[in-house]
Amino acid sequence: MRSEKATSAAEPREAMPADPRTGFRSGFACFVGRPNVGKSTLMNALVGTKVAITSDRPQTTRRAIRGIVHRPDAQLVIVDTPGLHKPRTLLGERLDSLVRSTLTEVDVIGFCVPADQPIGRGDRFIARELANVRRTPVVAIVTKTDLAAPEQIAAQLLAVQELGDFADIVPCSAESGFQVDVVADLLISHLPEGAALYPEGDLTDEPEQVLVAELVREAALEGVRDELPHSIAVVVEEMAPREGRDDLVDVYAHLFVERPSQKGIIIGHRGSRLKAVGAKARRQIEALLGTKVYLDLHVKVAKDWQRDPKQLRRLGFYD
Ligand SMILES: Nc1nc2c(ncn2[C@@H]2O[C@H](COP(=O)(O)OP(=O)(O)OP(=O)(O)O)[C@@H](O)[C@H]2O)c(=O)[nH]1
Repeated sequence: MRSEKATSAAEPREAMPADPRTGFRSGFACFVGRPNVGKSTLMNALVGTKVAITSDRPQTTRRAIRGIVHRPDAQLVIVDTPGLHKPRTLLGERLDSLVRSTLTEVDVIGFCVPADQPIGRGDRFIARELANVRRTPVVAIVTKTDLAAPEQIAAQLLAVQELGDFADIVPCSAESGFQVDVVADLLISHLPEGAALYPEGDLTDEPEQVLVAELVREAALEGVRDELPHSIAVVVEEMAPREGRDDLVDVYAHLFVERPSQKGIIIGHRGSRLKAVGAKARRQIEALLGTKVYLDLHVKVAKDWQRDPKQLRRLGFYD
């Protein structure tokens, strides 16, 4: 079975030739925060295109996906991390170690706290973790300001200030676009001077197959019951242009669940749900690839994969 290695953060493919422009900055940033605080949405707003999937369910993000912001004065590579949380399963532990190694490798960390919710234990837990990463500057970002009244935002800024020693604190809304450019400015101000790390125009260096698998998972997550989301994993087995056609790509994907009973939920009555998932995912993949897509989707049971090291490796979650 083919699987993608969960990538660690700061491994640019190769540095581009030195840039003659003086003062050009380049480097890596990552966002941390409780699940569901809007990290992926903010990255997409900064990059200007949809590279990380979002959903209203916690723990949607499982991989360190990079988005690349190109500006005349800088190149900012954003690593999207899974929500930092206390591990409950082996999968959780792997995710947390991925997040921790990311924190020490980047040039700046964006700590996201939503404007519309009181600060809780989860935020404090993360703030304590960040205090241990002394070398990396942290910009605190109060997200989702469109959901909070001005006085609530002001109070949240003060409350966040109490959480730790931050280089900056900035409110923004990825939804309305409020201050997204300020967030970019602040993050960039903490990058070292240096040449661009990626060619102009690249928005992400995630292998296309990983993005495609994430789009299928996003479609499958829609409308499922609460216990199911963490049980779904998607692996793209094969993806290639149809022979003799330059306008059609064949995609073969496996959608894994943990128990036979979940298989029925995903497939639905006479396959109706799976069909809808396939249709939605296909549209998104077509938009991503810019070609027509034939999507072959198979649902398989990988028993208790979140707790089984062998299965985790098979699905692309490495130590
Ligand atoms: N109103 C509003 N909603 C937002 C904003 N940013 C994100 N959301 C919503 O909040 C939910 C979670 O957003 P994500 O970007 O997936 O959150 P995340 O922090 O990446 O979540 P995990 O992947 O679980 O860690 C989604 O339903 C988003 O549409 C915002 O600025 N305003």
